[in-house]
Amino acid sequence: SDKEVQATDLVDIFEKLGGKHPGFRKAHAKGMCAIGTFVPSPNEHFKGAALLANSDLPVAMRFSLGGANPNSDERAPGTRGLGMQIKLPNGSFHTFTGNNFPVFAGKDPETFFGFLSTLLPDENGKTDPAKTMAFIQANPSVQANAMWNQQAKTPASFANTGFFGLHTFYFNQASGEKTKFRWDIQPSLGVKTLDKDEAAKMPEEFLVDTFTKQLEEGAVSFTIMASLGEEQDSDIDPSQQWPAERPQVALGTVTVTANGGDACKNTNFDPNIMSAGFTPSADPVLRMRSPSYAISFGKRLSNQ
Ligand code: HEM
Repeated sequence: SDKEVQATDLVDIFEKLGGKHPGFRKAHAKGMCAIGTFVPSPNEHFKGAALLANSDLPVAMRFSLGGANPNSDERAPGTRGLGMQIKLPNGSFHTFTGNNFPVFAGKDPETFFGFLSTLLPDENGKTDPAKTMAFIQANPSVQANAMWNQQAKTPASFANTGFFGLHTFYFNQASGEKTKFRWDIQPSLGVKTLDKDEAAKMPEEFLVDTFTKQLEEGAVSFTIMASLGEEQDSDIDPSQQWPAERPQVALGTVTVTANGGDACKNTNFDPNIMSAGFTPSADPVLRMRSPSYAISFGKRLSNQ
C-alpha cells in the first residue's frame, strides 16, 4: 500500500512542477485580489448561522490560475480558482476556496500526489504522457477530473467562471440536526469560455483587464449555493460528484466592489477556517489543505 503523503511532499512537488518562485503562493501563484460585500440568504437548513445573521459583511477575495508559476499564460485552459474570506462582526472568518472543476483529481492526497508524480520530467527534461495515462487507467478516482481537463476551455473572465468547493461540510443546527452540504459559487454574468481560436487571439494576459472592464460596466456578483446531501452521498471523497438533482439553496451573494491591489496578499484562504456552527468533514484531501496552505503561507511571507 502507498506510503502516506505529507503536506511538505505536496508543496515540494508543486514547486518541482511549476518552478521555484520565492515569495509566491506554492499553488495558484498568479492571481488578482478583489474586495466585496456579502449579503446572506437566511434559510431553514442553515438556521442560526452567524454567517447568515448579518447583512453587508466585508469580503476579501482572490481570483487565480492554478499552478506554481506566477507568469502562466492565461490563454491556456485549465484551473482557475477563487478564495473568499467573509469577515463576521465578531472578527471571525468564513472561507470559501474553490476551483472551476466539479470534481477533484483523486480520492485522497496519496492518489493526487501519485498523479502529479507522473507529470514530472525525467533527468532529460522529458515528460512521459504514457505514464500519466497508465496512472489514470489504474486509478479510477482521477478519471472524472482527467476527463474534465480534456474538454476544458479557456475561461473568458474570472467574472464568467463558476467555482466548486468539492468537499463536504456540515452545519450543526441548534436542534442538533446536521446539514450535510457541498457548496459552489455561480457568477451573475454567467459561465463563458473561449474556443481555441478565440483564445489564440487574446494577449497572454487579459484576465485583470477583462474583469476591470466588466466591473466598470456594471455589477459583478457571485451567488454561493449549497447542495444538500443525502445519506448515501460520499462525505469523504471529493473525486465523487453528488447527483445533479440534489436540492440547492442559496447561502448568499457576494458583490465585488473593487479589484486589484495587495489586500489579499497576506491572506491564507484555508477552507477549514469557517464561522460558528460549520465543521469540515473527514475528507482527507480537505484535511490536507490546512497544513499545505500553512507551509506555503509561511514560506511566501519569508520570501522563500
Ligand atoms: C491535497 C490537496 C491540495 C493541496 C495540497 C493544495 C495546496 C495549495 C497551496 C499550497 C496553496 C497556496 C496557499 C497559500 O500560499 O496561501 C493553494 C491555493 C489554492 N488552492 Fe489548493 N490545494 C489542494 C486542494 C485544493 C482544492 C480541492 C481546491 C478547490 C476546491 C483548491 C483551491 C485552491 C485555490 C483557489 C487556491 C488559491 C487561494 C488563494 O488565492 O490564496 N485547492 N492550494
